[in-house]
Amino acid sequence: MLVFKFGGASVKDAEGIINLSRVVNSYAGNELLIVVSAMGKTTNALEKLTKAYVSQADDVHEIYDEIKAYHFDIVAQLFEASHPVFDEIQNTFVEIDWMIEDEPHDDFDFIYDQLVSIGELVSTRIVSAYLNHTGIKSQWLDVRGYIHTDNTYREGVVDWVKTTESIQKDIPALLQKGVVVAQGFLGGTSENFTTTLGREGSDYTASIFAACLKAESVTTWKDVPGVLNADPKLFDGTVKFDELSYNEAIEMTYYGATVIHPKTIKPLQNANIPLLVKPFIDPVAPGTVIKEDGKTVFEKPVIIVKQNQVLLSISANDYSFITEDHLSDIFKLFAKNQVKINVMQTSALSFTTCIDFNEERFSKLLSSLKQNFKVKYNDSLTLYTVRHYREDALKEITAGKQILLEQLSRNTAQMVVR
Ligand SMILES: Nc1ncnc2c1ncn2[C@@H]1O[C@H](COP(=O)(O)OP(=O)(O)O)[C@@H](O)[C@H]1O
Ligand SMILES: N[C@@H](CC(=O)OP(=O)(O)O)C(=O)O
Repeated sequence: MLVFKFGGASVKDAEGIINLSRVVNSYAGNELLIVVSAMGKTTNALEKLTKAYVSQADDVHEIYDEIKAYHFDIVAQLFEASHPVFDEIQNTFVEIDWMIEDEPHDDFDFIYDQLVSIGELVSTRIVSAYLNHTGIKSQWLDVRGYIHTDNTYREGVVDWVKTTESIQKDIPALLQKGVVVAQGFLGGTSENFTTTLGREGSDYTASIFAACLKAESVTTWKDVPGVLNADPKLFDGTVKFDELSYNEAIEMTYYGATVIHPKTIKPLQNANIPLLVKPFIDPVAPGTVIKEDGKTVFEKPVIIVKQNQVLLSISANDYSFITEDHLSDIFKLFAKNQVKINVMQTSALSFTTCIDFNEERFSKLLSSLKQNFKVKYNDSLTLYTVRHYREDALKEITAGKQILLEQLSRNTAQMVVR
């Protein structure tokens, strides 16, 4: 069986959904499970809605109406007005109506997951209905009953034993009946609340299904020809890799290459399932194959850019040396506040680290650090990670920029710049 993943960009409009059905149709005869993300930038819009609702801002209904109008406009282009999908979408949105009528709950991350998940619940309803409409038998799956997580909202931790059991129990029979359409990014807790797996987590969903079902391969359909040496939105003259090893792909995603979610590769590597990254506008193009023995000649270095970075410098209140005890306390606070360290460096008197800026987590981290340490920070910075680097490439990337922190190892250079 095959697993396909269609991201937001591939289903951003009616044309995208028509294209998806063409791609799926060209694989007729295969057992197929497709994982679909929220359409276009819907997750960003739902994030905005969540923030507006929690802060009880005036524009809550305005934001919500825009989200609904965007979806209904696409549905109207795909189906005649009497089609039952209109009611299905309306009923899915009703969950938001109920939530935003009430006073916000204290736990932001919990509210976030209950609201933001509607993006995938709606997109999969539309895709599944459209496949059926065009004669491709499909069934809509509520993934929350299959991908079981703990209750770490916004970063659900998958219970692999329970998930494998549920998926293996029901999905093989469903695959016999037609294409299974599942939401990416979502999970469910044992109390039946919705969780999300971390932003851009639909790739990970595809890899969970593939690992549990021992799929032949996973294909993730993108708006790029495959994995390139850098983001083509930021760099000219990028080159595509025909093959990559799992390890190289893990390194790239670990450092922040957004083309694949970082958690995606490991389950596939463990089960030896290849990951194909292919362009949805040209389904027969070879794309990139990520597999154990993927071979690559790095004619150009791999460049990964992370924006919106914060460089924190942490020192002891009494100007004493930064000891292992201090470091242990500092790491515990990072772990507790779910803040990932992108780069770190220690000197006699301070520990310096570069992290992603996430408003809520950063302010919690800062206040907990400040109880025992002195903290200084710079924000709005950019982190460049360059793998298989050459000196000339580093000079070119940092030309005209102020380097605040630099770290070079044999294969990887990292620079935090302003
Ligand atoms: N090394 C890279 N190779 C290809 N695309 C990259 C790379 N790094 C970043 N990207 C970006 O990833 C985007 C595709 O991933 P993403 O937006 O997550 O797709 P989707 O949401 O449709 O699954 C591309 O449009 C490109 O801008
Ligand atoms: N919709 C979610 C999950 C996801 O993976 O989306 P995409 O496949 O469009 O990156 C997000 O935007 O985070």
